Amino acid sequence: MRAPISEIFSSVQGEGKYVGVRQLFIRFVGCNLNCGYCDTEDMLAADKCDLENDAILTNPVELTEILPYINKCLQIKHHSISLTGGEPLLHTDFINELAVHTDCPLFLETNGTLVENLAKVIDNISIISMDIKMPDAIGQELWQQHREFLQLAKQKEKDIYVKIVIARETLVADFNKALDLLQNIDDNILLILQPMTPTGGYNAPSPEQVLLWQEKALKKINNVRVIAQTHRLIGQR
Ligand SMILES: C[S@@+](CC[C@H](N)C(=O)[O-])C[C@H]1O[C@@H](n2cnc3c(N)ncnc32)[C@H](O)[C@@H]1O
Ligand SMILES: Nc1nc2[nH]cc(C(=O)O)c2c(=O)[nH]1
Ligand code: SF4
Ligand SMILES: [Mg+2]
Repeated sequence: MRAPISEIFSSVQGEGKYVGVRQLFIRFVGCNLNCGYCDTEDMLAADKCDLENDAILTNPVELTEILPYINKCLQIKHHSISLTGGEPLLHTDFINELAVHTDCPLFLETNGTLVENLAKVIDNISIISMDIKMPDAIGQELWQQHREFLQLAKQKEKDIYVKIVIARETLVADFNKALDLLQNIDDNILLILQPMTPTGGYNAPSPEQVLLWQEKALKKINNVRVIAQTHRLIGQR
């Protein structure tokens, strides 16, 4: 079973509900979206897989090539394996095969758009971190895909939380649409407001915007936290 992977590394989860836990990150190559602010856009087409100090493999890598490295890393107690990218749900067969070869819980970091692919792997996924994408950052509206994605995760009673990356440029009308979407699904879902790390012409939200938008969100969603990308602050990948 093969898949294109740009890097595998052990680090501290820097975002969202599980910030601070130790995770083994598997970053898949390729994405079905093109977020203007993507901080991994340089790895979306990587032809090599970086196993930190152990090896540089050529993509697509065979699962059996990387299992020894994964198992070596997991000799240190890890909370979970973070499947990220790129968009990990483009590689469902590989994810299901990986699940056969590890007892470590699988954590899905996803753009929340590929609901048919989620259905193929969801029984092997323990935790879902799902982005709701703001249309100005991706040039399209994905509300229906996000709605179906959330509905499937709720139906399967998965541990799921939602992240919205907010920039100075994010439109309040889009933010309100995201809040309405979430409120109609579950007003108790955990919503993370993730301030944009400036890149690609996008700016961090102003301090006032962060507080005002959290207050706005708290009028519709009961659990709203503001958490920046903390791994950058501690020099972690
Ligand atoms: C690189 S993406 C990969 C997983 C999946 N494709 C997604 O977008 O959720 C992982 C997380 O990083 C966030 N992210 C990417 N670039 C960012 C930036 N410049 N500032 C803040 N968060 C960013 C995404 O919004 C997403 O929550
Ligand atoms: N430390 C660390 N935490 C993360 N949380 C989500 C990440 C991602 O790129 O998916 C990420 C990442 O790239 N590094
Ligand atoms: S969906 Fe995720 S990986 Fe794809 S472009 Fe957006 S932030 Fe980057
Ligand atoms: Mg990252």
